[in-house]
Amino acid sequence: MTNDNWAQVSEELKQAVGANNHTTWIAPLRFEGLVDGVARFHVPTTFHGNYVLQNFGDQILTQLARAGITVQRLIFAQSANASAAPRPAAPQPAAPALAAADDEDATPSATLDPRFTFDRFVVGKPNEMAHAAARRIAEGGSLGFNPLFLYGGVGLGKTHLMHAIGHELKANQPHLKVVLTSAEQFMYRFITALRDKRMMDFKQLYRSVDVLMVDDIQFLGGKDSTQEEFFHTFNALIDAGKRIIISADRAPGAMKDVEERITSRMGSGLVVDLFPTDFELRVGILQAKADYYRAQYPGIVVQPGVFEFLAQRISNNVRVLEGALTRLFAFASLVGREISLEMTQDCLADILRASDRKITVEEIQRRVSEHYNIRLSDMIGPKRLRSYARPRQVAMYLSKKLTSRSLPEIGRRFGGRDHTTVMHGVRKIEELKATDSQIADDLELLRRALEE
Ligand SMILES: Nc1ncnc2c1ncn2[C@@H]1O[C@H](COP(=O)(O)OP(=O)(O)OP(=O)(O)O)[C@@H](O)[C@H]1O
Repeated sequence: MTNDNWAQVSEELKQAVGANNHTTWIAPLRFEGLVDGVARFHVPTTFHGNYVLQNFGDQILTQLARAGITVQRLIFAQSANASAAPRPAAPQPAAPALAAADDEDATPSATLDPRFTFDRFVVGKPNEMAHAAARRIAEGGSLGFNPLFLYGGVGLGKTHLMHAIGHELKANQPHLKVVLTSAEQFMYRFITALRDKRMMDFKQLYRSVDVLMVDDIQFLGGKDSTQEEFFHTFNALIDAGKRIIISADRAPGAMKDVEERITSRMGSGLVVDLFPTDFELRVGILQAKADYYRAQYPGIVVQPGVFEFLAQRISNNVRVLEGALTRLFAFASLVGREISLEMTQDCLADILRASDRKITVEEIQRRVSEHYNIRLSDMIGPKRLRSYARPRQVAMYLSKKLTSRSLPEIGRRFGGRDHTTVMHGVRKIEELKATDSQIADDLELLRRALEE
């Protein structure tokens, strides 16, 4: 890892830890070196070092792993001369290799994030299907599908589920060679292999795995030769009966600049959508994460109503929710007070302001009518022509998925229609989504535009 790598990782940590925490705790760290999996940082005070290790250690390790930098341990210490060479690290336990031990060196796999296990994944309606499919793969045995394609918006748990599969396989079937990589890392390794004329090694490496997991596959869009190579790897593994799990931020058919033969191959197994979280799931996630924080900050009390308040006000991505909780616990431990609603509002004012934007049924109707080029009055009005009815059903479907309105409430906003009409519309679009790629693309596009 170079200073530049660290600068980039540090920048990415900003989102995870929040701008204030970043300025106070992360920015003063000075990277000194990486030796034998131990990254060493100079810190202004010992307290600073302990605080960072305790509160942000996990996040720093995760972000480093995401950047493809394998670090097993972090040391934060004051050094007499901050630019001195890194000191040799104390002997470490074996690295948590994801693949079988005999090919540790060669395996191009990311380090598993210890936080991303099935135990710590909270299941609710929006993600139950994705969770069940991931569990099936992790259990091993024969599957009725291959590959598994997980997709959904930012921070909904795709990466978490992939790591959880990795943990489970590592524990129960350690002989399997499991590789978890981001599409970006795959491309990087492919280009390096081309440059170093080591393509045979590259091919052999990826084609010898038992389980291949590729995160954020949309990144391959427009990278033609990498796509080609991925396609061959993919086919070779599928033909050999090996398992593949892919994640993306959109459905296979909605992927931009990825060849159709590839997207149709990727969509030929089980395609599962992770829906935006609903209120219950957000409360569940907050409770689960808080249990974890309580172990780190014993004695901190969260007053009733705080989780519900946060789940109501922060409805976009789980990462933001986590960042909010991290900040609250850190603050409460510093000032030695209970986490009250008042403290939550003060301490998270910036996050709450940014999350205030809520998707409304009216906004969905407006966007959908623009998209299909029909008048808003026709979308809401009584006309039954297919050219109005289908966009209306799309808007009903999105209203159900992206807002917390009930079916009768949605019906009222669609010209006083009955809730059974809305239910029928939602079901119809659900069916079409699986069979009609145009509808799937439209939904994806609209969802992204609305969630921006
Ligand atoms: N259901 C859940 N239960 C517990 N934690 C969750 C859940 N969903 C998401 N998270 C947490 O939210 C954070 C973001 O999740 P993750 O990185 O898996 O998102 P993602 O879908 O891969 O998004 P991106 O494509 O932006 O990386 C992680 O810390 C993860 O643990």
